[in-house]
Amino acid sequence: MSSSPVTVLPFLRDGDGVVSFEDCGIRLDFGRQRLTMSDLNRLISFAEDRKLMENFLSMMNGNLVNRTENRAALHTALRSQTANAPHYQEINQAKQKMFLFAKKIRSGELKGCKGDSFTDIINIGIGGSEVGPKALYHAFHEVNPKIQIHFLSSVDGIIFDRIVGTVNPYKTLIIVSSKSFKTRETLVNAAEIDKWLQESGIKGTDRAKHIVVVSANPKAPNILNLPKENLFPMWDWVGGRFSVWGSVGLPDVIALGPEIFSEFLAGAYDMDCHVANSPLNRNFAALLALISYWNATRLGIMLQCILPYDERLRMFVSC
Ligand SMILES: O=P(O)(O)OC[C@H]1O[C@](O)(CO)[C@@H](O)[C@@H]1O
Repeated sequence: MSSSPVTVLPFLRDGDGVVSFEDCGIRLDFGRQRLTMSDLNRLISFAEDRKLMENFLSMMNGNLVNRTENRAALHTALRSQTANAPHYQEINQAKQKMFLFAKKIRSGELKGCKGDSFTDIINIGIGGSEVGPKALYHAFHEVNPKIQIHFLSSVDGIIFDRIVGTVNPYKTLIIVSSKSFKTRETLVNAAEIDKWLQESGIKGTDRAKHIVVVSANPKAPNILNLPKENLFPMWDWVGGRFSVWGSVGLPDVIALGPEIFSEFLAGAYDMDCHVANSPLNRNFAALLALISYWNATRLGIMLQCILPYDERLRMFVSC
């Protein structure tokens, strides 16, 4: 099929058939896409031939779908609400540890080394170890949050100066988040922040009250000279960009509270169930993926514009 100028193609809604539907409290309207119902049906047959749903379910079951790294891609297990999900026990254990820690910080039971309650968190991390928790915080934080999160990823020193210039080290918790614990920017920033803490008098065992690590690397606490209890685990079977659903979400669990984080997980689980159980012609993820494929390969439209309708979703586009 040759590509035609976009303006002469019909809208899907100009023909017969369903072009919008609702599920999970969301309405998808794809009627303004430039294709016909018979094009859409051919796309759906194409997806069936390629076993799209079988492959999606295989991913959810923990099979090795990331062939380049020979790994599973199990972010769906992090938000699953059933005990049948792969790795349920270790995921649940990590979540309980995170929730308990957050509750103790929020209630003031866990304090800094001089007896202060925590008012600030500095999240040190980059890429997937920053973008998810930042988007979530931006979407949900109150006008005057009791605990504020500051995100430190770049190493040019400007953001570092701005953050440490406004927080009190005795009331600040540092979360160093890195799946590999080998990322240069993160390790440089962690060393600089540690220096700042030590210059403020937070030394020796007091450091362990102010720094925790999130990592898939079991050596992470040791690398920063912290006790192993200060590690919140993640796993190599979750991609960095999707790690906010697990321990990378720790700053949000503390600042927003476990209840909001639990709702965030439950909402994602609802959507996972929708995608796993809906036929392709009523399936949000499959339809959006197929239409995007059509636009790129048949219409030559290589760009996709995502316009969040609410300022709180602004960061969603960077995820
Ligand atoms: O969490 P890490 O291992 O520090 O990696 C940070 C980011 O760097 C990358 O490896 C490359 O940008 C991302 O995949 C990842 O999210």
